[in-house]
Amino acid sequence: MKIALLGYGKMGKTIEKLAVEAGHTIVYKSGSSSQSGNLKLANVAIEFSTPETAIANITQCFENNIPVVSGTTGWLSKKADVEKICKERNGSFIYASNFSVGVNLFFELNKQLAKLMKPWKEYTASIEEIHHIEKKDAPSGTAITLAEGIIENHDSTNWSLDKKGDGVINISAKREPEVKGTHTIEYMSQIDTISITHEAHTRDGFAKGAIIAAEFLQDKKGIFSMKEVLGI
Ligand SMILES: NC(=O)C1=CN([C@@H]2O[C@H](COP(=O)(O)OP(=O)(O)OC[C@H]3O[C@@H](n4cnc5c(N)ncnc54)[C@H](OP(=O)(O)O)[C@@H]3O)[C@@H](O)[C@H]2O)C=CC1
Ligand SMILES: O=C(O)C1=N[C@H](C(=O)O)C[C@H](O)C1
Repeated sequence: MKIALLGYGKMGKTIEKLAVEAGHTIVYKSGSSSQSGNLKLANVAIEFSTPETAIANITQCFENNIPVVSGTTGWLSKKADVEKICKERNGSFIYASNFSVGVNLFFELNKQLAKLMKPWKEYTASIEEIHHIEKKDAPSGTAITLAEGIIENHDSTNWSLDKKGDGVINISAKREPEVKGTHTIEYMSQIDTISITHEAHTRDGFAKGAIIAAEFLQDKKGIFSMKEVLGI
């Protein structure tokens, strides 16, 4: 594949390394104030930038008829607008709050656990996410997807950042040096606690998943999910 990298920070650089090792070519890279290469040569774009710049980057790909895989978090209140533009332009788009295979399996485990816990009202669900101190958004996109997975399958009706309340899933967001991404779901009663955790050891899982998504998307039209990419 000829890949355009929109956003060339920690994720852009990790994707470049793994994509080149897998035999792909990077034909374009962009950061906040610099670009190199030619976007129009790309047959797929991978976008990991910032909450403020993601929409413009994704739209630029639709305008150039380039399928786009986006992993940027923190802009999701505008996702429906972006999907509308994608449909109007007959474009190709995959967004995932987390591209790693392990987290996508964890998303399914979370939904199963929520179904199992639904009748047991003495347990309160909560989520903790821990990330590196450079992270701009809180809670993480992954924590929001996990909360949505619980809400679909449990009595909880909403989530909230650092606020406890009946039927509300409390998400706590911690920032610590060098942590790549750790997510814990906890069901606590007065008697005991049940918890499941996913801990990313490196960014390679996110990057590999984004490359798999790009391979899937490059010759398709429409809007897809990581669940469809992985067949889970
Ligand atoms: N979905 C997933 O699996 C994952 C998602 N993420 C998300 O991806 C995003 C990026 O993460 P990460 O790489 O760690 O962050 P970094 O801060 O390391 O990188 C962000 C990059 O975006 C660049 N940028 C800023 N403005 C623009 C612009 N207008 N066009 C293109 N690039 C721009 C910055 O450029 P400059 O260096 O010039 O300032 C920077 O290099 C975050 O939202 C994060 O939450 C992260 C990991 C996994
Ligand atoms: O910013 C990060 O680093 C990460 N962001 C994503 C998120 O917000 O969920 C995915 C992963 O946890 C790493």
